[in-house]
Amino acid sequence: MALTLFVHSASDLIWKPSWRDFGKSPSLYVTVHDRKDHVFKTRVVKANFEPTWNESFDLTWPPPSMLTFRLFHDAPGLDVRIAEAEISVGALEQSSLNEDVWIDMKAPMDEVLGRLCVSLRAITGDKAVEQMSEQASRFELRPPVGVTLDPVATVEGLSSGAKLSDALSGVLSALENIVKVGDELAKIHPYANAAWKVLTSVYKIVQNQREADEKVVKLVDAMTKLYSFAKEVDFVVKNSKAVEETVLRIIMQTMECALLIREYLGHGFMGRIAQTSILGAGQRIDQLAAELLRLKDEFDRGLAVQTSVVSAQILDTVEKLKNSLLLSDLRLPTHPSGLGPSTRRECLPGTRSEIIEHITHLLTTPSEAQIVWLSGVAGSGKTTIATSVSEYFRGLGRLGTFLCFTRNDLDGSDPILVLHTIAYGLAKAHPNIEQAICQALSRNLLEAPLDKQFQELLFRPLESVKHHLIGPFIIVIDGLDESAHWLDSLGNLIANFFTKLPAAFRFFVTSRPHFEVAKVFRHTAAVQERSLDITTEDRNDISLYIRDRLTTIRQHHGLSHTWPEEQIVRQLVDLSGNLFIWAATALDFVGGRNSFQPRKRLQKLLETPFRAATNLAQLYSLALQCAGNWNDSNFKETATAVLTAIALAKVPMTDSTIDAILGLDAGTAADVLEHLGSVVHWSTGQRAQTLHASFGDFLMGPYCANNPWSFTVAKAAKTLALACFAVMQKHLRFNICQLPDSHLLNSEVPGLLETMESHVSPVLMYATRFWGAHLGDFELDDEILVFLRSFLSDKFLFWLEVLSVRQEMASAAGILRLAQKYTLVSAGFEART
Ligand SMILES: Nc1ncnc2c1ncn2[C@@H]1O[C@H](COP(=O)(O)OP(=O)(O)OP(=O)(O)O)[C@@H](O)[C@H]1O
Repeated sequence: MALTLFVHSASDLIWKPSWRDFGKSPSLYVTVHDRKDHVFKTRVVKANFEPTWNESFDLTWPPPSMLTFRLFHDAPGLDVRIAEAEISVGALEQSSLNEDVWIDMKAPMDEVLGRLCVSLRAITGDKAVEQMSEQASRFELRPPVGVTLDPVATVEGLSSGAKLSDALSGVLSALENIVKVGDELAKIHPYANAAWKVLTSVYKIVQNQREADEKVVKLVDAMTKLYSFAKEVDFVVKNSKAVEETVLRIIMQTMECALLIREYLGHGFMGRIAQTSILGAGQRIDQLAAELLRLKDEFDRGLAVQTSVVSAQILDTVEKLKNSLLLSDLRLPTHPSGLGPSTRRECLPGTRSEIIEHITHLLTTPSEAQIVWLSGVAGSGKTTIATSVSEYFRGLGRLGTFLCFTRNDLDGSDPILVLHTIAYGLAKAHPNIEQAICQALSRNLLEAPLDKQFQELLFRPLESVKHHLIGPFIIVIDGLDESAHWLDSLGNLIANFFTKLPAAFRFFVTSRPHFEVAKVFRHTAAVQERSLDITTEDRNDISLYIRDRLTTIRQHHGLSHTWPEEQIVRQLVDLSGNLFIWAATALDFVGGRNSFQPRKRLQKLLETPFRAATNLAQLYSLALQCAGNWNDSNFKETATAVLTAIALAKVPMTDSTIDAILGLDAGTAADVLEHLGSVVHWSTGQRAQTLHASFGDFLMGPYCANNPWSFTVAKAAKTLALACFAVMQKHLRFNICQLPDSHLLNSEVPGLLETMESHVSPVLMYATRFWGAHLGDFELDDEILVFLRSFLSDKFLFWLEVLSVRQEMASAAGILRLAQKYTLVSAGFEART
């Protein structure tokens, strides 16, 4: 915004008799002075006591702080100054922008001799820009702060009172600017305001007192130079705390200077005294001037650093933003709570040192074998080792990504997701990789087939940067066997595609010695296998682990340091047979969250006639038996239902969700879960999940005399399936007969189906599988028949198909097609919607 000043007219003039010597009637004109003494002069209006000029001129930019109006009588051969008025532009701007203002014109003795009508108009848009830049170039203003500094006014060779007052007005104008942005600069504002007031008084004194000491001139000159930052002060200060501090000190110093000048000029607290009598005034002024110049230097340097940091940061931020937008297109796993890598624990310090060292050595040593595969039976400790290996490489900044597969979260092992997660992790691991992958992402590849995506998203980008990287970068994949139906394509992706990547990218894969995995990995030159053989591994690790857990239990329960005896510790080590999950479950049973009597529990454990070491099924049975009174039919029914819900839920559920799904009274599931601490991980209000996958295996394992629980659970699964089906219909408010409600179809159904699928579908699948497989073993009693009939009803088939082909039928049309197929709606239905 630029400003134009209008001088309109004068009135109420007192025409003194002495002036008549210069003419009978006045010939009047007005001069307007800004801080640079750029004078604007109106034309002369003759013989008129109420002259009207209506003339305007553009103020210099940046606008001056004060304007002086002088009324002259144009006498022959002589111009007589009649009266003068002064007003600050800020005051004019605030109180009367675009409005006429009357100001009193006074004689030197403060006598009012008339009134002058002026106004200030704002110019905006192109004209303002033009005017400002024209004036800026006229006064050699540099570009705005943020790039370089912009001096408000550099007054060269200050030598006279007039110029001194100009210089002071420059400082004032700058201070005014700071005062104006006061709200933004809450800390600075009060000081700036005070300094401005003192300086205003100094300015007035200087105006009246024409001659000025050279020292004051020098000081004011230093102040003027210093205030070059003030126009953009809010920008500068808002962007840096350090600069804010400097500005604050500058302002305090200004106050100091203003006070001194005022004193020096004889208008301070000391009253009218000789300048020379101010003790050491000259020296003090020199000091202040030097300090001001130092502050200016500090400010400039601070700003220079700040400016370059800001620009570098802005560039960096823009780049990062761009990249993170591109990377956000990647499909990453949304781990259901409790299933992500962050929930995994590392090995107890001191355990597994040899194997971790061996694996990290293999992964950091260049070799043909790009993949290290660790195989081992369930619960032997693979995930824990994988977590430690990941953390080791994360610490070195060399972890590409850590993928954990679990059978409860099959989506997480979708090969596309795996590919994307690796691309994302590697991009985050190194800026060059990020750049290369983001370039690929800008080519819109994400709908392309898997092999093409591998080629474009990983292979090419990594190839393109391989010479700029010092390897290795490690990708850890835990639980490959848990990827179920993705196993084939994932195995193929890892063994045949990932091995084509540059040698710096190494893979650490763990799995049970699953046949499908072995088929792909064994006999592949790119794979080095290391198996965790619990029968031959040395027992130090498990012994250390058992002792550590026992110490914790002892401390927690305040037991004697002799508990348990060494021989019992050894017995536990033997019983564990090197199987960590056995040791972990046994010690949870003895001293976990729900055990109040570790001594008794330990005794019970040791009394159990384990048929073989590592017999997990027996251990799980023991843990369940001790969880409550199974002879109480109420407890038995609810506990089985709750266990089944936990074992089968795709997404871990809270106790209240379990209550809702099973139609139990609020708090029932929590009561049961309180007793299942050694096999289920749960705390009030949290999601419940089996402590280890092997407990799920146990519950859903083949029915046999050794494991009566699996039959109990299967029976409960059947009930659960029916309960879920009912809940599904009730909660989803989805009555097939109401399909015409297209709003419901379009907006609610896809989301609801998702909820339903995540909680219910595994239950249905399991119940179907189990009862299908055991049909021959059981009499088709009424209950089972009812159950099967419900499974075979059109509605059920519809739901089953809806669940299994959810991807394809995300649209209302898809559901309709299915509904028609099962004759749940008539063929003409589609036309009606
Ligand atoms: N070195 C160790 N230090 C501390 N705890 C361990 C260690 N190894 C295993 N555990 C504990 O033993 C249990 C089983 O370990 P883990 O889950 O790593 O086995 P796994 O071989 O991955 O089993 P699965 O094949 O079923 O996934 C976990 O509770 C884990 O916390």
